[in-house]
Amino acid sequence: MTISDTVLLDVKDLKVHFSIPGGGLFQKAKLLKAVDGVSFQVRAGETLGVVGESGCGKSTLGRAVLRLLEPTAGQVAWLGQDMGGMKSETLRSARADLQVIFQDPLASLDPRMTIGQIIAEPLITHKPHLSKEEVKEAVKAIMAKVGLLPDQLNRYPHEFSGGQCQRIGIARAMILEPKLIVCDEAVSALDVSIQAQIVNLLMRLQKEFHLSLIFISHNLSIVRHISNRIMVLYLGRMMELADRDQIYSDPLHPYTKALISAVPIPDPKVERNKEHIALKGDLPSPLNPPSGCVFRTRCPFAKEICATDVPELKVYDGKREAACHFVES
Ligand SMILES: Nc1ncnc2c1ncn2[C@@H]1O[C@H](COP(=O)(O)OP(=O)(O)OP(=O)(O)O)[C@@H](O)[C@H]1O
Repeated sequence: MTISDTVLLDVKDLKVHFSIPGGGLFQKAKLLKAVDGVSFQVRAGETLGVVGESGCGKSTLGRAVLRLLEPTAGQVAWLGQDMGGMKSETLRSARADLQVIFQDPLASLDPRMTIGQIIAEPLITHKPHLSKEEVKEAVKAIMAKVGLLPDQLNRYPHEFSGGQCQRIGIARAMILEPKLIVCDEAVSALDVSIQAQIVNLLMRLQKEFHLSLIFISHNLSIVRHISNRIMVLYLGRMMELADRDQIYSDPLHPYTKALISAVPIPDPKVERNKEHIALKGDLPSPLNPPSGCVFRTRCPFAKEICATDVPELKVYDGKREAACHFVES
């Protein structure tokens, strides 16, 4: 898959903070920093994997990029234009180019609509001038592309298996021929054998349509298979961002090292000899994150400075980034 130099998405210092009401009558509301100063770019044709434990802000990041959520601060630029300042017509066209696939395929499809209606909906909204016949032809064409039988378009979602429902979700996301799809745990709810089929389908569509993907997942094996670059999040902060192979063979950040060392390697000899880094303790509450480096309470290498100074995100080898006081340059 060729990745072009065109930057589709340029995210700068993105913050999404939620105000959580205090428990008692006199308790002040607390701020939950779900995403706290994250910057990255996505180029045309590339897949950016986003990993991290549950609650680290992966979905919130995806929703803010899609503008399903208003960011608290920072900028999301689409093809060089700040989406926050876009006029409604430009925003509409950017929205058509930016689609999403959710985790639970059946729950994300309206049970009262036929799959033909579900897939056609974005097309009818964005291209109201199309005739009924043109819409039907487009629906049938995309159904065939995602491995569904076009003559099943009058059936309802409950008549399909989980994997097929995810194909319906992909057809709906693809019907406008978008430039970028946010896949939010898109295969996590499926059986392992079906997961591989859906990932292969996404990779095939990516090649054919020169698509970009933001692939959010807690499954590091799948992320490894599909991604070009990988971002590692922890408590709303970016710990590391690097090419896929660097992340897996030579991670810089202790958190990335711990995540990678937890992924089993099929070869027992390699598995026995590899470095295992155990994470200490539990994930801290996002309402009360540790001072300094948010990862320090679980980091086997933490020193005094980690409690007082927030590590800056630094660039290494000209292109990979990590936020740790003790990465050697
Ligand atoms: N609407 C909201 N209001 C308040 N807090 C929220 C809201 N949405 C998310 N959060 C909190 O923000 C943090 C990040 O959540 P998010 O769902 O983005 O994480 P995640 O990495 O996608 O986790 P998971 O894999 O479990 O979905 C969590 O602590 C979550 O409880």
